[in-house]
Amino acid sequence: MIRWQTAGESHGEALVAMIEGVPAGVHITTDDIRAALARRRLGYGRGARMKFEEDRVRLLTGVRHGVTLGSPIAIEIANTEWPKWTEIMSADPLDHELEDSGRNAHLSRPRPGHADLTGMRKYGFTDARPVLERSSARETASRVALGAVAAAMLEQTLGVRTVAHVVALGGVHTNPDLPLPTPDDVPALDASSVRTLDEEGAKRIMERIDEIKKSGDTAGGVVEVLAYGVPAGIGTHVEADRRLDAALAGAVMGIQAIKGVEIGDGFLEAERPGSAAHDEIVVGDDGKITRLSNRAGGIEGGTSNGQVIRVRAAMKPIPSIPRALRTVDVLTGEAAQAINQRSDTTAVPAASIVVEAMTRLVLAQYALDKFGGDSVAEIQRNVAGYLNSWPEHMR
Ligand SMILES: Cc1cc2nc3c(=O)[nH]c(=O)nc-3n(C[C@H](O)[C@H](O)[C@H](O)COP(=O)(O)O)c2cc1C
Ligand SMILES: C=C(O[C@@H]1CC(C(=O)O)=C[C@@H](OP(=O)(O)O)[C@H]1O)C(=O)O
Repeated sequence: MIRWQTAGESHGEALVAMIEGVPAGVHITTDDIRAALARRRLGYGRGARMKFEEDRVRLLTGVRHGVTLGSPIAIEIANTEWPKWTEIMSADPLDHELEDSGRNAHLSRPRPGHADLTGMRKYGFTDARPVLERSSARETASRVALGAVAAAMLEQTLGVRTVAHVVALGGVHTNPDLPLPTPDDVPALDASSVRTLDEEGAKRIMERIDEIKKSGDTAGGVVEVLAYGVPAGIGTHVEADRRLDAALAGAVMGIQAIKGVEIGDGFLEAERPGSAAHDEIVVGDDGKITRLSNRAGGIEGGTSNGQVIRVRAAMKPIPSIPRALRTVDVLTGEAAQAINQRSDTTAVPAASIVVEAMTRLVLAQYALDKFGGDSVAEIQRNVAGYLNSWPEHMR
């Protein structure tokens, strides 16, 4: 059973991530994790913070000479901006008399759409600082670090590889008729791209981001993650909380600002007649079972069916909006404008990397549940034994 947990504040000294249950023998280095983190920081439309802040990674436990030991893995992601934040972060969060000026300003004007007001009410603060420090998507760096470990395990045990891409941003869609991207052909995410195979679509999206930024606004969008090489049989129909689709949806919905998750054609399926909604089972040229389509996104009955797994997620627009929305100052009870500080115009490309990380983690967790094993070699034997147990035409 693989479990994970993260800790840390957005402007704190460091984020900490732990993962337990990863088998022995997985090759993973600090550089692999660093590369995954670098991808998450990028994408057209990200804000100023991404330019000057650095993620300093340390693999603290569970790995020796670049190979996992089977013991818990702890990762530290230190924040290079910490020295600038020590003063603010040392302020007493329950001190309601905090000076409403300078760098210790009381953040009492909650942003609609962020966790500010719900968190202030729930935890008894009149300052949004102690809430936003943890609700901030800075935390997703921890999950991407853990996702890099899961990716290494998936590739080295099962040959599973994933890819994430942007399919819509700010209401502009990429061309749906293009073939699905594979892990080898999607361009790397950099600061001047949105990560899609559709060059024309990417251009239109970037123009849209410029427009939105110029008008002091922010944007959401839709991302998709594809997992290749997942064998049939991961997850199960027998109990709701062991369904692979339910686990993926829960993990992806748990990402900051994600408001919808689809598996395969998702909501589109609801509009189709049954005869055009499912993936017919036929005998292929090689005499083996195959499908004529993949509308189900690789999961039927809560279980992987051997096709490419497709997970889509809708991200709402960033709630820190330069053209600030109306709110109420919780110190005075009077109408006000929401906290308006620097922010991303959009973080949809970055979110695709986070959705990919969560997909990797869930797939690793459920694959281990299916195949068992404490080492890479043992899992490989178990996988081979399972696949070879099927009649030839079902493989
Ligand atoms: C990668 C990423 C970057 C984000 N950047 C910002 C940002 O710069 N400013 C902001 O207000 N929200 C940002 N968000 C969104 C907030 O974290 C999110 O809206 C907030 O946590 C509330 O979302 P919830 O209602 O889903 O909990 C970002 C989200 C992600 C996934
Ligand atoms: C730091 C990251 O994202 C942050 C997520 C975030 C939010 O409210 O979610 C708000 C912004 O931080 P700040 O308010 O300090 O400018 C983003 O930069 C990151 O992704 O590493």
